[in-house]
Amino acid sequence: MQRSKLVSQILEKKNYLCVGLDTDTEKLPAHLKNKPDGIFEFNKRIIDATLEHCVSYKINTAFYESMGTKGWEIMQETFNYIPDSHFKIADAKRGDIGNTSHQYAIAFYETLKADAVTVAPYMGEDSIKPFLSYKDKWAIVLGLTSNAGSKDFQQLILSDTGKPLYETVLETVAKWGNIDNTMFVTGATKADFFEDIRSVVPEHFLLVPGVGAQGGSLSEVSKKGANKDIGLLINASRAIIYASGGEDFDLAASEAAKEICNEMKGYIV
Ligand SMILES: O=C(O)c1cc(=O)[nH]c(=O)n1[C@@H]1O[C@H](COP(=O)(O)O)[C@@H](O)[C@H]1O
Repeated sequence: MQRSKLVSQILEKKNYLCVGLDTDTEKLPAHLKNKPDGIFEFNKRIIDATLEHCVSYKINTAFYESMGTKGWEIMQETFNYIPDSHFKIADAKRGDIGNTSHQYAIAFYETLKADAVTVAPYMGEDSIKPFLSYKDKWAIVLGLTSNAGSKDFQQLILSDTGKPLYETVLETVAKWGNIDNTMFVTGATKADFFEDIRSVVPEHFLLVPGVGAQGGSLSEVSKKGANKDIGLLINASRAIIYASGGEDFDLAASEAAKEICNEMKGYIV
């Protein structure tokens, strides 16, 4: 998807919510648990129920890869089911030597037809470049993640610059790509760092997971992270898709997404 299309969807809908389809077989409502197509049925009903309250979906591939070939089929069916009006993210956190990354790019952009894939930057330029060579496809590179372990490497201060490693990642990766094909993951639990992040990458889109189940504040990250195009995709997974564990799960998901979406309207002037 082109950046201009994503920005206009966000501004028209006054909404920058990305619904995370982290569909866990253990957490399916009882009536879908042992159905052969229970997971796809769950995803389908979540998508139908939340479509008007979000602009994007993120499929965390781990929840599908864990099922083997069946999981890949469900992932493909789910990507096919999401309408092209919505920005489709494969959250796979890939990155390898160039020719291998190229195969990952084919898998996620061409085969699954995702608009974007999450990428780990640890292996450097040649591992990221293959994800940047497709028109209107996006690499979403891990910057400062939402988990406690982000302090182990990402927040280490580099002795030659006096800056944290994650800042160097943002600065350097921003030069390999551009604002039309590169986004950065910045966790909602790290709101205190958002002003610093915006000083390094003022124009890029940020994918912000960690509101809801991980306790990040939608208000804080919206106020500190939004730029002139909004430039944010805020992800919530468990807080939406498991808002109810019963047969009314889709209704509850719709309500949960609507609540976030209504709050977002207040941050878009
Ligand atoms: O890349 C991600 O999406 C991601 C990065 C990060 O720093 N933290 C993080 O939670 N995520 C993903 O975002 C989703 C968060 O899910 P909930 O905590 O259930 O909303 C999961 O799919 C995580 O794998």
